[in-house]
Amino acid sequence: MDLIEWRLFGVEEVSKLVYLHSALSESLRLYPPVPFQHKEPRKPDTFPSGHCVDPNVKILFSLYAIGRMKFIWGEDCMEFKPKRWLSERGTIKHEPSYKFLSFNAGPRTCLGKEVAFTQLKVVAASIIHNYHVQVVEGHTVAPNVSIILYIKHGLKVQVTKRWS
Ligand code: HEM
Repeated sequence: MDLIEWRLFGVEEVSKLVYLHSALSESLRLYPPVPFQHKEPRKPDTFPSGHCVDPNVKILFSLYAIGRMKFIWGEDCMEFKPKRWLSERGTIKHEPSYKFLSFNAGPRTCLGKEVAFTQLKVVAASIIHNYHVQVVEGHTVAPNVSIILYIKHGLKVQVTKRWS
């Protein structure tokens, strides 16, 4: 029989997990679950770039690409670096929503962003605290490009209990 019970983290507890929040933000930057979107202007308009658009035009933009652009995220844009989300004081550095676009920005921004972060932290903290998770060697981890970004061949892992 297990001496230590399986531990589920609470909402209050996970709000203090600054590094986990940074790691999740970094994952969502590199792998936005909604990888691209499309919008249409209601009336003719001109972009800052000089491109003219009218209501017949469908504008496609890639959140996946925006999360990996050098001029937005710097030379190390392709690296997984949770520390980019931490301030010098060790608190979360909040990036403007027009820079970190994984939840979109403006009037149609995701209404569930805070709920999503809380759920992700509760699940991740509970799994990481209770189990050691190791990706199976040789397993190819590749994104599948579709309306929702998911892992092409799944994520094959070996799970072992941390405590017994
Ligand atoms: C990691 C998780 C999530 C991601 C990456 C995400 C991303 C997004 C994105 C990109 C949009 C904009 C869609 C568009 O402009 O067409 C959106 C909209 C929305 N999301 Fe989320 N979402 C997440 C979780 C959630 C959760 C948990 C909820 C509810 C509790 C939620 C509720 C909504 C709603 C209601 C909208 C529509 C807002 C509107 O059109 O005014 N989302 N989400």
